[in-house]
Formats: sequence, C-alpha cells, structure tokens
Amino acid sequence: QTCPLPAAANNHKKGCFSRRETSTMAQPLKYLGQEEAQHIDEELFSEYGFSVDQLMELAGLSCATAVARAYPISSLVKARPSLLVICGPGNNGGDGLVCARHLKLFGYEPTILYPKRPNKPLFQGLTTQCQKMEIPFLTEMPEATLIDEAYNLVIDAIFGFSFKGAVREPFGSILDVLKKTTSPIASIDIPSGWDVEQGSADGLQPDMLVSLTAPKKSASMFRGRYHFLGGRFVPPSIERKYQLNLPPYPDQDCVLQL
Ligand SMILES: NC(=O)C1=CN([C@@H]2O[C@H](COP(=O)(O)OP(=O)(O)OC[C@H]3O[C@@H](n4cnc5c(N)ncnc54)[C@H](OP(=O)(O)O)[C@@H]3O)[C@@H](O)[C@H]2O)[C@@H](O)CC1
Ligand SMILES: [K+]
Repeated sequence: QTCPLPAAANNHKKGCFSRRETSTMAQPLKYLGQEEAQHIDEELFSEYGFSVDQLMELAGLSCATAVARAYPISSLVKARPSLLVICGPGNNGGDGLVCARHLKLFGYEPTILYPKRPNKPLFQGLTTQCQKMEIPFLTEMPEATLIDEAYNLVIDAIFGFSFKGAVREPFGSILDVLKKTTSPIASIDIPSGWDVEQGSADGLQPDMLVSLTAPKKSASMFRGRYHFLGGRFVPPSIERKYQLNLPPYPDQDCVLQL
C-alpha cells in the first residue's frame, strides 16, 4: 500500500502514520478488575515505598478538585454551599475525610457521616483534622427528604475496590436512603454497593464518578454526567507493568475529565 503522506513528512516517522493517526491508535484506557486494583495498591505500598496516608491525601485532594470543577460554588442551587460526605469503614472512607477537609478549604460547607470508625491512628487523625476544621459530624443518617432540602451534593465515600458480597448494616440502610434522594451523588472510586466489576442494575446512579489510579471494570456501566480520573501518583513503571494506558493529565492538574 502506498503512503499518502509526502516522503519528507514521513522521514521522521516510523511507518506511515501522521501524528494524529498515531495518537488515535493509542491503546485504550484499562478498566481494572478487583484483584488487579488491589495488587497495584499493595505494590505501591510494598515495593514502591509509599505510605497509605500519602496516597490517600492525593486521592482525596483529587476528589475535592473534581467536585469543585463539576459543581463550582457559583453553580449550586441552595443558599449555602452545603455537602454531605458519607464515609465508610475502609480507605475509601479515608479518601472521603480528606476530600471533605479540602472542600472546606475550597469554601464549601461539608458535613460528615462516619458511622463505623476504624480504631487506627490514620483514621483517628483524619477525623480530628476534620473536627478541628469545624466540619460537623452527624450521628445518624438523615431522611432522604431532609438530604434533598439541606445538601447540594452527597459525596459517596462508603466502599471502594475492596467491597464484596451483600451490603452489611448500617450501610444497607444508608444506601437505601441514598437511592431515594434527588440530590446528585458523587462517588469516590466506585459507586457504593456496586460490584467492583459487574456494577449493579438497581444500585446507586451517581451523577459523578472519580476513578482513582484507573477506572475499575464497573465504571463502564456509569451513566452519570461527570467521570473524572484522579490520583496522579502512578509511577511510569507501574503504568507500564499493568498496561494502564492512562491519558495524559493536563499540565499540572491532579484530575482529568474522561
Ligand atoms: N491505589 C489506589 O488507587 C488508592 C486507593 N485508595 C482508596 O482505597 C480504596 C480501597 O480501600 P480498602 O481496600 O480499604 O477498601 P474499601 O473498598 O474502602 O472497603 C473496605 C471496607 O468495607 C467493608 N466491606 C467490604 N464489603 C462490605 C460489605 N458487603 N458490607 C459492608 N461492609 C463491607 C470492609 O469491612 P470488613 O470486611 O473488614 O468487615 C472494609 O472495612 C479505594 O477504592 C480508594 O478509594 C486511596 O486511599 C489510596 C490509593
Ligand atoms: K464509593
């Protein structure tokens, strides 16, 4: 087959692809299975020497940044920039605490529900930081109508990529209330209650998803308006090893809208 490009234009190229053609032939972004996501996580902590709180800070900052991009304070419908952040018992919940703290610094008014708190210094520290930032903590899940009246957005930091099986209490009741709310939901990493790979036909339908490191398989079922990639901390060798094919983040941004 003859090459349509002038010979001179091809001298510096391998084969017969224009720069545009080459870029559109880039491998598609990888959607991770549950075990693969957990392996990457473990490898970052073991072989790469990262600490959990380090990556959690970057993950939570990404989520807060993505929320501020999709729902700027000037666009909110209620008089106050109120948000409800619901945190679960694992690291996804930790991301939620970090996200709430940054959103407060960005000028939002987050309130946190954190019903099952691990007895570990990391989560105790994150909780103290939020309390010292004068972020209120609720003692119980409000009714759906109250959430609709009081909050512009709910941030779902209940379960991430380690979620498995049927939802246990108190989170089953919390998710039932969330399914009834009309306030938009922004989910961190996975819409909570969704199978990490298969999703959930009758589960939450968030308006926003922030995929950390790389989207998980269930993200292909996400039908909301905003899908962001966050967690710009992946070393190139991990990206190559797992063939993540991450799109380039713009400039120095910590998030990328997919
Ligand atoms: N590398 C990255 O990308 C980074 C990822 N990060 C973040 O970490 C997240 C993964 O965190 P994770 O591994 O701690 O697990 P996560 O999903 O929060 O939940 C585990 C908890 O849920 C519970 N639980 C499970 N199933 C349940 C059920 N059916 N019903 C009820 N409870 C259930 C389980 O309880 P247990 O089984 O122990 O009783 C456990 O307490 C990831 O998604 C991302 O957000 C960043 O922080 C840092 C860098
Ligand atoms: K979540």
